[in-house]
This record gives sequence, C-alpha cells and structure tokens, in this order.
Amino acid sequence: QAAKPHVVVLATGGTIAGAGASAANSATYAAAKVPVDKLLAGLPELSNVAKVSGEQVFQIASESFTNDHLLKLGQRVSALAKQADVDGIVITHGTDTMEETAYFLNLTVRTAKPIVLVGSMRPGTALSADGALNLYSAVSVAASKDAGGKGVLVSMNDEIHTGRDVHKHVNIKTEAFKSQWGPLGMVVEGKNYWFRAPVKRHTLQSEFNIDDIKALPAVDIVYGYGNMNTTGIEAYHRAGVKALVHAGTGNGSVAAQAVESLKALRAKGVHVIRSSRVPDGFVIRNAEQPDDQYDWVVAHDLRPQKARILAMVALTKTNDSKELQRIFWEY
Ligand SMILES: NC(=O)CC[C@H](N)C(=O)O
Repeated sequence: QAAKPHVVVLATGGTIAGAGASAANSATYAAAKVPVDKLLAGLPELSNVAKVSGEQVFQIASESFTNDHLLKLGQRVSALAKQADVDGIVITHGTDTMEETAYFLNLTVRTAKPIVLVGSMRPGTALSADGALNLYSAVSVAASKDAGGKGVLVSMNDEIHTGRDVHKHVNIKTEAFKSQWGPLGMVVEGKNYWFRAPVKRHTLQSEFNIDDIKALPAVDIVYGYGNMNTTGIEAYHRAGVKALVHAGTGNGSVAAQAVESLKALRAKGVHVIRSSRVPDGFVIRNAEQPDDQYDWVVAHDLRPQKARILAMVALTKTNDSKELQRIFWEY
C-alpha cells in the first residue's frame, strides 16, 4: 500500500479549538483553548486519509488577527509548502476573519500544493459540534492531488470554497460560509466533487510573494450610511493611512460630504478604494462616482475587508492608481 500523503495542520485558534461549560453551550464558550495535539488525537479517523502532524502557530480568536499574524502565518505556510515531505497544509482558524487570511494566502503563497482553511461554528464540547467533520474533510481535501493548483481553499460544512470569494454570511449557523459565485465543489466522506475553478490570479500565477513581503502598509475601512460624518475619514488620514477602503452604500455610492473628504485624501496621495457594504454584487467603475476623474480605484466584487487585504498586498509593489486598478480586476 502506498504511503499516505503528509498533511501539516497549522493551528491558530478559533471555535474549532473552543470549549464551553456544558454540551448545551453552542454559542457561549471560550474560543482558542484546545491545543492542536488534542484536536488531532480526538480524531483518529484522520489516519484513513493522511499522515498528519500538528503545529500550534497561534492560539487566538481570529478577530484579533493582525498584519503580523498574517505575515508570520504566510511565511510558515510558504516554508512548509517548499518541503518535499509535505503534500498539503490545513490551517485551523477562527471563522470571523478566515476569509481575510484565506485571501491573503491565496495572493501571496507561491505553491500548487493544497492549502485549506477550516474552522467550526460550535466548540467541540457542544452537542452536534461541527469541528470534527470539518477538520476531517479539510485534511482529506489537503491530502488530495486534485485540490492542488486551485488556490487557497476554505472547507466548511461539506463545501469547498475559493479563499477569494468566500465570506461569512451567517454568524449563528453551521452553514456560515458562502461564495457569491458558488462553491468550487463539495467534500463527502473524504472524496472531492468539483464543479468549477477560479478564474482570478492566485498562488503560482500571482505577482506577489510572501517571501518578499516584510511589512504591510496601513489600509483601513470606513463605512457608508445615512447621515454619514467624515470624522473617520479624516482621522485615518491623520493617522497616515496609505489607502482607505470606502464600504459604500448600494453600488458603492458615496455621500456628498464624504466625496469631498475622500477627494482631499486622494490629493494628498492616499488611495481611495470604492467598495460596497452590500454583501453581493460588484462595483462598476465610473458608475455612481467618476472614478477616472477622481483617480479612485473600484474594488470589483471584493467585500471591503477583502479589498483591504488586496490593497495592502498591492501597495507593497506599486503606488500607481492604474496599477492598483489592474490588480483589482485581475485578483
Ligand atoms: N466560529 C468562530 O470561529 C468564531 C470564534 C471567534 N470569534 C473567532 O473568529 O476566532
């Protein structure tokens, strides 16, 4: 019998490593408690699909991920992916910012080996905990050759999503993740069923490389709403932000007073990325606002938090707004 593929599980915390006081606690519990060795030891079925080793990278709730965490995790994933004895990598992660980490790795780790993020919505101590099956599925995806070359994946609730499109759309159900263009496939009993492939540039076709990125520039997000004030925009400007993502209403529309503040920012060299707070759809250049005239960038179909990730990565290579826009179309 051929040796099983070697999958490394990098643990970062989240609910999949969470623990509650009683089995009835599906929502009230502490995240990031259970160490990776214990997670893996509790799932002997993993040996059916892979030779698994675990590494505790962080033990945090994912809302507390910083740029430093992204860089450290990315560097570790990149180093492991270069090892001949590693066939796939699973990252256990809190679900709150999993979509941001997945997109960051999708943009910056140059490998065709499967990289799969996974989490859970209920702690392992809860009735109908979802972490064990999610982890089993993620390891089996990472162990399979057919998952390679598809970019960084998120496997949750039997679905396999591209890390680019996926976002958390429900915060209290196990079917928490959705991609507006659909999942890439499904994983059932350790077998993958594929239905589509990503068309945007990622991993091996990316012009970005985590091995060359030593720091990420400050990029923040302001939220659009009725009666919006411009205090936040001006505060971020004073704080030295390099780009500001505007999570606009509708088709990325911007309140008149915010338009003036954002134009002033751009005049000082800060990039303005026009996105939308609407969960689905995409922003069309020069619709709602004259982006060519203001020299703004549109976020295409990226949610504001994903636009922030791409802007940070892009700004490590260019400060040209036309280049930024090209990158937003391509990735
Ligand atoms: N379901 C979860 O993983 C949420 C737990 C926590 N807020 C986190 O993102 O890490």
